[in-house]
Amino acid sequence: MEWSEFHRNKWKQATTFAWKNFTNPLVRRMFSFVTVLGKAALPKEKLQELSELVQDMKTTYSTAKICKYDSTQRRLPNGDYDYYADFDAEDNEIGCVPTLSLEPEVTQIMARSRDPEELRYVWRAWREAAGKPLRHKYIRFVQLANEAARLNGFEDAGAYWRSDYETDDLHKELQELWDVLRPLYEHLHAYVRKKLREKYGEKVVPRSGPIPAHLLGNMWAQTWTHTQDLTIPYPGRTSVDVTASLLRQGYMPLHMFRLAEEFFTSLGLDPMPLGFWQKSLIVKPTDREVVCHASAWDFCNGIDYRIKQCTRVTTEDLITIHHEMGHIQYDIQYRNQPFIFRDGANPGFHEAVGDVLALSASTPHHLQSIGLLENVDDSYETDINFLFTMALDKIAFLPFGYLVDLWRWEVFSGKTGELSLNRRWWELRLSLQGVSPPLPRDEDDFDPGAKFHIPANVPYIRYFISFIVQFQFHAELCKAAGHVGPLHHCDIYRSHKAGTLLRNVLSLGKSRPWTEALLILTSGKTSKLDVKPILEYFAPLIAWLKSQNRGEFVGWRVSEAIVQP
Ligand SMILES: C[C@H](NC(=O)O)C(=O)O
Ligand SMILES: [Zn+2]
Repeated sequence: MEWSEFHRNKWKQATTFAWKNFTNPLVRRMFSFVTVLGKAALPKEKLQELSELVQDMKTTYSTAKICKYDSTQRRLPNGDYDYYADFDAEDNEIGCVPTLSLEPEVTQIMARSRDPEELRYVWRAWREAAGKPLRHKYIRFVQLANEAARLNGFEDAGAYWRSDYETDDLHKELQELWDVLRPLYEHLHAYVRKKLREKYGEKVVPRSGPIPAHLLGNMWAQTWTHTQDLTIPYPGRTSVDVTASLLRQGYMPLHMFRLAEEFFTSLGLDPMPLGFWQKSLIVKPTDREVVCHASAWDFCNGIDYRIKQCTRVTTEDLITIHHEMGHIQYDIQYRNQPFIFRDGANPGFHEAVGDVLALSASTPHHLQSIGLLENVDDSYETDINFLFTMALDKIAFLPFGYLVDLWRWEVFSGKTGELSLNRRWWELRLSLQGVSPPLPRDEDDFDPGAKFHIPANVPYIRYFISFIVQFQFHAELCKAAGHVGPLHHCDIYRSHKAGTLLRNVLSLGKSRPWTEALLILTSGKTSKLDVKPILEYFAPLIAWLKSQNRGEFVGWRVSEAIVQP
């Protein structure tokens, strides 16, 4: 019998019980999950079509390639690069052979190039190859995803996804959190814009307008860590970019994985099982195409867990390894729960675990203690440099982490129709993130499709929630570890007290609402998402940015965008 048939029969049995009147809260909770069938509620041929659509979109995305930038290519009379001349009527690049994949080649160009023309070419070519071809498939996908959601009693796929958070108005709660965090983001944005303007000039980077998205070191402008050579507050002082050290010391991906594992076991948490080391894929294979976006896999038998990552020897990938290993640790901690409860308390918790440990592992003193950083001084400048680097990741990300599913929820609800998919994407990117496209966009484009989670149909609000809740975890684990002093100096390494508290939360899986898990984490203090810990962590940087931004326009005028989308 096919899995969906088996699933459907179990579901039918479960729905025959008046489970909502059950007195046992755990059994009632189990039934509330088992009676949601998900996409298997679709008729067989539609389920088949939906699965094939997602597979096709993932394949297009993960095999997309672009051509090398060639500055001698066609130029307009004014000398500007004529990037329209390079694509034929079907928007395929002409006169070249696409050979560059997103990982590692294109990602590296976006991180390292300081040529706005090359960055603009690569930014566009990636969207021609990976986003645009998905537009019509995505429209059909939305119809089927909504049909499946309605068969499960939800008004649309967005409502189905939000139900994971077991709260009446998730959107409203998140908007309130963003309203408090937005000023911090605007100050970071203003400072980074000033430094980029000093580098590229006012013709390229506007004084009080949005930042052109191709200059921020990342294909989606979602993390700005690769601008730090241009933006670091005190150049020459300690910086936590340890890529050079990793390479100099001969680190290979396996050593980086062992380093991350050792942090988990130092807390008294579990090592990776033997099979993990035998079956994980940690470097990009040369004999076949794989989906290189890093991922963690639980094979639901209590022993088989794997990570798939096209690992490079960089600081960024060392952090990603901690992130992915956090998923595996969570999987291991709840493996004794009934099957239906083997999941994160909410998806944001699952994304937070690894990042919480990375908050300790990234501190200058921790990096020094494992020999990746030398002569760390305790100066104010080093402190600000460290906090700034962390903000380029954690604060820069917030509006992007919020807007991806704001866009998707509106598409699922029909508030954004088929004819305004790209326009609405750029409205959100401009209003929330303060970034603008490096060239005009229209409804032939499908820029959301150029971000993995859209073709792969992976919800994204979980990362916005993770970037808030991980600081709540960090604050409580630091307290358990007996840390005194500023929160951003805390390193829980080797604290079994912190490890035990973390285990107590993770081992619950989804057996209790995440609000109850938060009460356990905070020893009864709060059951809600709380931005106080992230604001406490970055407090010294906030003060510094405000002083640096005196005289600077904080925020952005959309009308001043160099290119109106
Ligand atoms: C933040 C998110 N992380 C992940 O997918 O693991 C991303 O990469 O866009
Ligand atoms: Zn993740």
